[in-house]
Amino acid sequence: MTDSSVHPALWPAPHATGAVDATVTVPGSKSVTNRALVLASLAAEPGWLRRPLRSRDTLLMAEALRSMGVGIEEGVGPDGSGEAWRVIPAGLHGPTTVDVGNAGTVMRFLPPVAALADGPVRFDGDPRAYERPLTGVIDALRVLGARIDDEGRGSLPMTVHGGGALDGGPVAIDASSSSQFVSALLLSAPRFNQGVEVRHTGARLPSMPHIRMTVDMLRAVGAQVDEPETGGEPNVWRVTHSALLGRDLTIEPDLSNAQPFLAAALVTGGRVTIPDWPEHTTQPGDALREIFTAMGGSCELTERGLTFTGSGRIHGIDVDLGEVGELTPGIAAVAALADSPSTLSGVAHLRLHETDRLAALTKEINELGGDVTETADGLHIRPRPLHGGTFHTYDDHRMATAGSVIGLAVPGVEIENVATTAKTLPDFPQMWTGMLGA
Ligand SMILES: O=C(O)C1=C[C@@H](OP(=O)(O)O)[C@@H](O)[C@H](O)C1
Ligand SMILES: C=C(OP(=O)(O)O)C(=O)O
Repeated sequence: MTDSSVHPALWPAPHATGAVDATVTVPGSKSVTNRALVLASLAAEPGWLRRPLRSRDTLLMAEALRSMGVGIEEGVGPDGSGEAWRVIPAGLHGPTTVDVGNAGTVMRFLPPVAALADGPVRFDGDPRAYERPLTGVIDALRVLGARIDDEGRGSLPMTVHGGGALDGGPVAIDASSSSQFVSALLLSAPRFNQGVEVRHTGARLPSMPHIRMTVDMLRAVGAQVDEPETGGEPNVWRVTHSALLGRDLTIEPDLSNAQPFLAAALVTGGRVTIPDWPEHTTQPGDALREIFTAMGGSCELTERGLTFTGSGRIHGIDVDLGEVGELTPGIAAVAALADSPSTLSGVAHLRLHETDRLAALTKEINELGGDVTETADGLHIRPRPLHGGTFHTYDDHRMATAGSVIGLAVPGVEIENVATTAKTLPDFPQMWTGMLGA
């Protein structure tokens, strides 16, 4: 958590005067879009991404790949419908500088790509990006044959001196601070001369659905992957060297960005439908169907999408969020408005996300009159009547949306720097007021 007083802009979070009843179309998934951009850039032929997310994190990814030589063009999909990106792979090269912003996917997924480029690729980003863990990727790439100059920091800024190819092979890493270390190595591995064998050796690995997403998307472009969940050795992933196909992929809506809208149904006792909710998905946001149902709502998945209905009552929950850590801020916001206490666990690694999310949620909810305490690996939340005030966001998109959920139920909440939602959902303020006006 850093001092956020440099962002004076305050957005009065709309207070709901009744039950919401809205259909909200949510833009594409950040995690799917940024994986798809990397895989399409490494493919042996051009491909299409339809309905990609256009937000700070994905535009930074696209710009970085372009600067290494990949063609990413605006266009309509092959069937003439929908907005799309056409990705034309090319020989990757430096010299260039990649701005990672504060995107975990960019700072972790691109160094392995840069190791395959011909020439130096410098990585820089927001001040917070310097504090986020990267050693798992840096140390692993060195073992796999890359030359990286990080001036001994083990973090950004750094330069990957790409040699045009990478040996690859076996490597052991501790990915307990971020699943993105594993995803990063697997995504580029088909292009390593010997593929890769990644062995996770540390404490619990978080965000397993995101690793499943990586494996599924690799397989969908023709890669051969052995992994624990389909009979492989526990904590070991193997990817074989192979060419990748260029595909025509439609990006699913971002289910984690659907969270505040579903929460609005729960908090106001209303109803929200999210069109195009996938029947099967690796996105962690799918867990909201179960979690928010346990907290007092009900949901129905039909051909219209997912309809979530609040009952007018919100219950506390005792839940391990280790698999779905990015849902924590939104769940904490709802829990602060519940009729019983909640314990959220399994998310110690959130201290190294966009901000220290455990400290930030504790401080901001408590400053509105709440009673939240940090535990070793999560939060204990005892609901109390809340009052208005400033909700600081620490350049964290999910803090801004969490504060907005509280604002629905508590008059006078002002969100500092709501524009920080542009990291993954640039239209959030308009979507939010649109939902309430619907
Ligand atoms: O691979 C991904 O797309 C992500 C993995 C998770 O990271 P961590 O495992 O670091 O929590 C998640 O929190 C992040 O929002 C997106
Ligand atoms: C942790 C998150 O992002 P990042 O991809 O930057 O890690 C998030 O979006 O909640």
